[in-house]
Amino acid sequence: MSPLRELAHAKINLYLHVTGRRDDGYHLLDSLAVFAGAADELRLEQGAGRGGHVGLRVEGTFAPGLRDDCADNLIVRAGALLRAHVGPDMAHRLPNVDIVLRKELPVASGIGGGSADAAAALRLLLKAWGLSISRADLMALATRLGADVPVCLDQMPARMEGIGEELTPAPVLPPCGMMLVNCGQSVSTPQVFRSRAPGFTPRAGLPARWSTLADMVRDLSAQTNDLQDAACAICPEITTVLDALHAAPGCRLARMSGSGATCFALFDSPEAAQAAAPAVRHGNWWVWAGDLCRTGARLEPRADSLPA
Ligand SMILES: C[C@](O)(CO)[C@H](O)COP(=O)(O)OP(=O)(O)OC[C@H]1O[C@@H](n2ccc(N)nc2=O)[C@H](O)[C@@H]1O
Ligand SMILES: Nc1ncnc2c1ncn2[C@@H]1O[C@H](COP(=O)(O)OP(=O)(O)OP(=O)(O)O)[C@@H](O)[C@H]1O
Repeated sequence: MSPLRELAHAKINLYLHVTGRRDDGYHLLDSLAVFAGAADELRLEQGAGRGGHVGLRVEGTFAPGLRDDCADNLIVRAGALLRAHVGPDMAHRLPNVDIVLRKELPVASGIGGGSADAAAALRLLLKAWGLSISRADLMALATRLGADVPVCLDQMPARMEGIGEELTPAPVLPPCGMMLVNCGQSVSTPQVFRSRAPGFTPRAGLPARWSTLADMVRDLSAQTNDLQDAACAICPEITTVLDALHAAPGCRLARMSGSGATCFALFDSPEAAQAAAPAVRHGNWWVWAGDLCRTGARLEPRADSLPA
């Protein structure tokens, strides 16, 4: 990727156990997050003047779900948080920038598109502004933007615990393919957490590596997405999507990601997933098939300096 572009890959929760609840209402999770090849793209353009302000223009398939220059957009919020972090003296020297978001991931759909965009904006702005901040500060900024943002910084497979911000490496994954299907209905994350059945699921036992997809599917089949039943009750079409994925030729496992409504299925290879996609396409469903994202990398603070 050029320094002025970042891909924001879809985050998929291969399983999601709700293990507890904090006093502030946030839920404690144990989840295995991986990233799919499907992605939004952020492109940075030079704005006019200084002050570290971030403008936003949205284009792409799902642009109609979002507004330009919206203060609530997680990209604009990421810029404001970074500006506040460096303080007013530094901020007034930072060039203003415009970010063009090509929105190709469905909005509010359980694959963390907004979170991935926020993390990509942080990566892009750190580069564009030549800023160096510690890994701990970066993680803290990311967590303030959302529970899913820390894992999206590196876009590497990771086990998420705490409310999502405690990250440890995932088991080594086998080759496989993935299909993603979204029925076109947004599902509210807080509503799904609120309406899930009471009770908690223990932390999963995971190996250090899965050599084959069959091994991974065997273990994942013993795990659950504890938000799936609640999301299906809110949006019954999720059940139809899951039925279609289970019936797809070559599907090894199908499950909902995050708080829904997007569901994923695992296949032997990206080609097998792509070959099965026509059998699943239906009406206005969004269907994506391909490989996992295998280009994520740990984001380390830069040693160099601040802009002149
Ligand atoms: C469901 C997941 O996608 C799994 O990866 C995430 O836990 C959700 O991450 P997110 O969308 O970044 O979540 P946030 O924007 O931080 O929180 C949205 C809302 O979801 C609920 N929430 C979120 C994360 C969490 N661990 N417990 C919660 O109860 C809270 O009601 C919160 O107000
Ligand atoms: N850049 C963005 N892209 C998508 N949604 C955004 C963005 N900025 C703010 N939002 C808002 O964030 C909310 C969640 O969007 P997102 O697409 O991240 O949901 P999600 O896929 O369900 O996330 P998660 O899997 O983390 O629960 C939406 O209500 C949306 O309006």
